[in-house]
Order: sequence, then C-alpha cells, then structure tokens
Amino acid sequence: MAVSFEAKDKRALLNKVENPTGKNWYLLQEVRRRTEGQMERTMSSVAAYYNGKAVLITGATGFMGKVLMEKLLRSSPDVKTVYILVRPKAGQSMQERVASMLQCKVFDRVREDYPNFQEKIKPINAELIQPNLAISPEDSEELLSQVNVVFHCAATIRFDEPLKRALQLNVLGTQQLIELARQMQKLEAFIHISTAYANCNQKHIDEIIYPPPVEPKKLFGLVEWMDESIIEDITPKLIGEWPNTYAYTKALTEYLLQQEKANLNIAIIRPSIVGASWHEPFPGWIDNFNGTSGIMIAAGKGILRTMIANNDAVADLIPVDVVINLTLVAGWYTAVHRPKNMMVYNCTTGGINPFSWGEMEYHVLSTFKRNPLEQVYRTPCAQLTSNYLINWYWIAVSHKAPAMIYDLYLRLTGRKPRMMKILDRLHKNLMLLEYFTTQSWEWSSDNMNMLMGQLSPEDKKLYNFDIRQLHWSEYIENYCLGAKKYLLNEDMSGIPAAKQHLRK
Ligand SMILES: CCCCCCCCCCCCCCCCCC(=O)SCCNC(=O)CCNC(=O)[C@H](O)C(C)(C)COP(=O)(O)OP(=O)(O)OC[C@H]1O[C@@H](n2cnc3c(N)ncnc32)[C@H](O)[C@@H]1OP(=O)(O)O
Ligand SMILES: NC(=O)C1=CN([C@@H]2O[C@H](COP(=O)(O)OP(=O)(O)OC[C@H]3O[C@@H](n4cnc5c(N)ncnc54)[C@H](OP(=O)(O)O)[C@@H]3O)[C@@H](O)[C@H]2O)C=CC1
Repeated sequence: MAVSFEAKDKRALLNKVENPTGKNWYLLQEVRRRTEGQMERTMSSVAAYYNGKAVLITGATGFMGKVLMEKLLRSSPDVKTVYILVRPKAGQSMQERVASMLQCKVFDRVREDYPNFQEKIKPINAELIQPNLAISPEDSEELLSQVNVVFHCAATIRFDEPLKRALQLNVLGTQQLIELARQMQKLEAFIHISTAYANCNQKHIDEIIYPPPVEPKKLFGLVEWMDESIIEDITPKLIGEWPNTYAYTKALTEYLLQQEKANLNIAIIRPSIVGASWHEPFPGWIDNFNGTSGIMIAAGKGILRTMIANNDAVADLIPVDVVINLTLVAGWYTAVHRPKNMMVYNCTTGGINPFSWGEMEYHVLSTFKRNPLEQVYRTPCAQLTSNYLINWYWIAVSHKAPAMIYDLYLRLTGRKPRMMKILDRLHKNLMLLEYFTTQSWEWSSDNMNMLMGQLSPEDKKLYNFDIRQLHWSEYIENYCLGAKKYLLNEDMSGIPAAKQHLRK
C-alpha cells in the first residue's frame, strides 16, 4: 500500500477521526505510524545530523550491518551516500551479493517508505585482510574526499577462528581502516563495534580500555613470518585468560584504537550477546544461527535436552535494534560533541534489566510448546545444569541413545543417518558457549545513560535504547517466533499441523 503524506496535515486529519473501525482502522493505523515516524524525524537532531552526510559501513552484509544500514536509510532518508565495503564471496560478485542482500526481508520497511532507497547505497569492492583493504585507487579517492562517518562492524565472530586469521581480520584489518580514516578529509566520527566480552578476564568491566597482555603490534610481525601451525600451537599460551581467539583479538583491537587514535574522533560500542530485534525493523527479526539462536532452535526441535549453564547466571542478551540505535546516536554524539577522550559504551542489559539463563530456558520452552516448530524430532524439553556429571548422564541417555536409534531407523529405511552428526556439532557449539553460560559479569553503563540524557524526547523514541522498557517474556517469545519465521522459513499457518506432529 503506497501512502504519500504530509505530516502535519495527516496528523490534523487523524485527530479528527474518532473511533475508526474495520478496514479504515488498519489504514489509519498505518498512516498514523508513518505520520508519527515522519514527525519524529523532522524534529530529531540525530536523524537530521545524518541527512546530507556520507557514511561508510564495513560488515554491511552481516547481521548487525544490515540492521544498521536499514535504520540509517529509514530514519535519515536524505543521507547523501551510504558506502558499504563488500567482498566477492562464494562465487558471487560484489554486485550480485548486494543485489540479493537488498531483497532481504529486513529491508521491507525502508523499501515501503522509500522505494528508491538503493540509490543511496554505493558498494565498494574491498577485502579487509588484503593490503590497503584491496580498495581500488579511484574508490579510495572517493572515500577520502567524501566520507563523514565510519561504522566499523566487520569482524570474524567465530570462536574457533585460527588466531592468525582472527588477528589479520579483527586487528590488522582495523589498523588498515584507521589508516584510511586518518586520510579522510571530512571525517567527523569513527565508530568501532567491539564486544562486551573483549575484557571477559575481568569480572567488573568499566567503560575504559584495558591494556592487553601483549602489544598488538608485536603480534603483527608474528602473523607475517610465523608458520600457521606454529601459531596454532602457541595460541593457548598467547590468549591466556581469554576463552577464544575472537574475544582476545577484540581486546587487542580496542587497545590498538587507543594507540592509533591521534586526532580522530573514535567511539567504541561494546554489545553483549546480540539477539533478534525487539521492535525494528520487525519484532523477532534474526538472520543467523550464532550464539543463542542456534541453541534455541535445537531446543525447539527437541534435539537439545541438556546443556551446561548456571540457571542463576545473567543471560546478557541485547536486541540488535537497541545496539544499532545506540550506535547511530553514538555516531551523532561523537561527531557533534567531539568528546576529548575516546568514549566506550558498554551496551548490556544485566545491570539494568537482568534476566537469567534459567528464565531463558523457561520462556524458550514455553514458547515452543505453544508454537511448535515443524517436523520436531522430540518434544521440546531441555534442562540447564551446572553439574557436569548430570549433564554427561543426560547426554548419554537423552541425546546419544535416541540419536543412535534414530540413525539406525534411517539406515534401515534406506536413508542417510544424520542425527549423530547434528549432535556432534551441537556438542562442539555448546562447549564453546559454556564459558559464557556459566558465569556472570557486571558492566558499568554510565556512558549509555549519559547518551540517553543527551537525547530529545523525539530522539528517545526514534532511537530507543532504553532497555528498562524491555519485557523479557514478550521479547523471547518474539525471538523464538522470529527464528521460526525468518531462520527456518516456517509459516505461522503451519502451527496446527506442527502441533499435531508434536502430539504424535
Ligand atoms: C533450553 C533453551 C535455552 C536456550 C539457551 C541458549 C543458550 C545460548 C548460549 C549463548 C551464549 C552466547 C555467548 C556469546 C557471547 C559472546 C558475544 C559476542 O561478542 S560473540 C558474537 C557472536 N559469535 C558467536 O555467537 C559465534 C559462535 N559460533 C561459532 O563460533 C561457530 O558457529 C561454532 C564454532 C560454534 C560452530 O561452527 P560450525 O560447526 O562450523 O558451524 P557453523 O556455525 O559455521 O554453521 C554451519 C552451518 O550450519 C547452520 N546452522 C548452524 N546452527 C544451525 C541450527 N541450529 N539449525 C540449522 N542450521 C544451523 C549455519 O547457518 C551454517 O550454514 P551455512 O552458512 O554453512 O549454510
Ligand atoms: N552478533 C553478536 O552477538 C555480537 C557481535 N558483535 C560485534 O558486532 C560486529 C558485527 O557482528 P555480526 O553482524 O553479528 O557479524 P556477522 O558475522 O554477521 O558479520 C560480519 C561482517 O564482517 C564482514 N567480513 C568478514 N570478513 C571480512 C573480510 N575479510 N573483508 C571484508 N568484510 C569481512 C562479513 O562480510 P561477508 O558477508 O563477506 O562475510 C560481514 O559483513 C562484529 O564486530 C562483532 O564482533 C559484538 C557483540 C556480539
């Protein structure tokens, strides 16, 4: 439905209509939603700031990059250009990748509001681990003369990434981007996305940069000349207290940014475990199986029956739209207020609106019992335990034994056995996540609160990151339904059949 509108007139019109009903009600709700959105935009300092600006985003094809791009284009439709660094991948050229990405559901809202939004996007062929980011001289020249704000989201987020590759991409890639940023003539802000777990060797994490055990630059030489297998061998010694190469390289990157900052206006955003959208662009929107989502689905499918987690530990989940709203506001604040020191924003929920793994278990299972996934393997029924012996027992009884029987049945009916393979992957996944599900951390959030205090009432609504308003039960329900819809492509109309299958 294409609705064109002029905000003030439509608002006046809407106020005259009393108690609309039926079809009109939906139409008027739609007009009201858009009108209010437009009025907020016209009064918003943050949205106004990005209008007319050239913005560069790395990692735009990723989970958070897509949400960032969508929100930026929807809230500041007059943004001058959104440059995105994209590499060719899996036999697809950069252009093909961007074209298929823009078809994604995540862009439906901006597509509806601004059908020509793609015209603002300018993809740049780039590969972060290549010298000079493999950007052509012409593209480089354009970026240097145009870009006002950089959002650096690209990273490898795999916990099992070999150290060499994680260093090359997360640390060296950022170093190269900073070198490029230093030459940008109109640069006003550089926003780096880190992780709240970069300093997970600390129990209380302040909004400061902690010195890493080794100078990042000392490791650069190592990456260049040392054989990959030798680096693998010394990885546990090098990463020390860190649980994986991902968190370790993110810590090194933060320190590197502080060292390389010079006169750049840099801010660091540290989100905790980023989950599906709370509201925008759609409640429950998610597009990957990382971290929580894959485990939720395994529980919903009845495959996961036991896992190591402390029921009382804080599950520091943060919705992706909250992170993106905070990121856009931080970009505005950094550019306009130019804080003297590099600001770090811990973007977490635990200290403000805590939620535990035990509560998570309850809400996930309850949602999937009411709204089953299609073709479930067994009834969703999982338990979290911190007792390794109990967990080991349930793995044998409730994971492996039924999987062996099921695989035998598949073999006997002429099909390929697959359940043990799925379980092996799940167990590897759970082992890597265990570090995060058995402990709690405390993050200070003074800078996030300060940022909220800087916002006008309109900006607070348009860029909402006030997680005190988050109702966990509702959020987790939407998250599970979003995983069903957007990850597994299951239609809600299939729920009665799924329920019948579950009963069988
Ligand atoms: C009772 C319920 C209670 C619920 C409790 C939930 C508890 C969750 C705990 C979460 C803790 C998370 C802590 C994270 C904290 C750090 C936050 C950050 O900064 S970290 C930033 C966040 N970083 C992270 O979270 C990274 C964590 N993950 C990793 O590092 C890796 O995934 C891995 C090493 C664990 C497994 O690697 P590997 O074995 O190689 O497997 P791949 O992954 O490569 O997937 C291969 C293919 O399978 C596909 N697929 C996957 N799952 C499912 C599924 N369930 N179905 C269907 N399909 C699935 C997948 O799409 C892929 O397809 P394709 O692309 O090939 O077509
Ligand atoms: N998801 C989470 O739970 C959390 C994420 N973060 C941080 O947020 C940021 C974004 O994470 P998220 O969106 O989840 O991650 P994704 O894995 O979804 O996206 C990663 C992005 O980085 C790009 N990228 C990876 N390698 C290269 C390369 N060599 N050259 C160019 N681009 C590359 C990917 O491009 P391509 O499509 O080509 O692979 C993709 O666009 C990261 O910095 C991460 O550390 C922080 C806390 C939690």
